[in-house]
Amino acid sequence: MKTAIIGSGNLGLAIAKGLIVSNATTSLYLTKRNADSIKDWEKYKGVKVTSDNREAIRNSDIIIFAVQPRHFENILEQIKLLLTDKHVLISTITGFKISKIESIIGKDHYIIRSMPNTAISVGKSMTCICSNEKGKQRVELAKAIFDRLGTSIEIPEEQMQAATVICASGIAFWMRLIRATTQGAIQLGFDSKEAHQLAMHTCMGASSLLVASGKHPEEEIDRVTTPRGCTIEGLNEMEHQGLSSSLIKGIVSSFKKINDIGKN
Ligand SMILES: NC(=O)C1=CN([C@@H]2O[C@H](COP(=O)(O)OP(=O)(O)OC[C@H]3O[C@@H](n4cnc5c(N)ncnc54)[C@H](O)[C@@H]3O)[C@@H](O)[C@H]2O)C=CC1
Ligand SMILES: O=C(O)[C@@H]1CCC=N1
Repeated sequence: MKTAIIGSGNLGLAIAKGLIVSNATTSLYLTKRNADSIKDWEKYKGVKVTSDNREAIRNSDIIIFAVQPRHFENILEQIKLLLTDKHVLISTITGFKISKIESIIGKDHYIIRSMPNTAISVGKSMTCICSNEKGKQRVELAKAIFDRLGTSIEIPEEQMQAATVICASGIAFWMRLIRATTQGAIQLGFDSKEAHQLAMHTCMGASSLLVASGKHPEEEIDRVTTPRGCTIEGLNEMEHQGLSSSLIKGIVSSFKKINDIGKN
């Protein structure tokens, strides 16, 4: 596999790290306007850094786009004449519909839309994907790539915005919950390093339990909440203060904003 990442910023470099660590690609082009700032990535075998998107496209088969939405159209215009049948185009761009990509480069290309998150750098991304008509022939390939870097599912394109909130922004939401737990642990007397460790690993344990058992969270909660115990006391107070409600409201606000991004 010869891969190019067009736009090596936060997400692009997270994907690059995941690909490198898992030995998933034979060559990897990383592009960025100011390529010098990521030149040190060339220390990894097979990695080439450049500001020349056209060079990256010519020398790669899998092209992953990770630029901000406002830059994507110009880049597609810039590279469209270089695209051949060997290329599989994977866009991570929020709100940029497949129909808009097709209106710029045409329908006769393998186009995949994907929504990974930054945990892709450690092989733990929850990634949602969808494709155009021709791209259906490459969905299994895209799934294989993202399954190597975490877990992937195929969804209808209409759900891509919602998937962005839950999976991509979701990383930040969970981080904030971990931070709040850390603050609580410090107030209870742990030093900040220990508090952080307790919060992170307990969060990982909760998630791992659900992934392994396939159970509903409430079933696992029932196993922890001793009658008249401290867990139910804490949980009920959190709910009185609006924990579930504020999370749901935040998710819905994020979704409303993403729909604005899609309109621009
Ligand atoms: N950051 C995240 O966790 C996630 C981001 N996304 C989407 O991924 C895209 C990138 O997001 P971020 O990485 O956060 O943004 P970013 O701003 O960190 O990275 C974008 C990179 O593209 C580069 N760039 C701009 N114009 C370019 C050009 N003409 N040629 C080559 N490189 C160019 C910039 O220099 C920058 O390094 C966005 O569309 C975002 O919606 C999707 C899922 C998660
Ligand atoms: O905040 C954003 O708009 C992008 C999309 C999801 C994660 N980062």
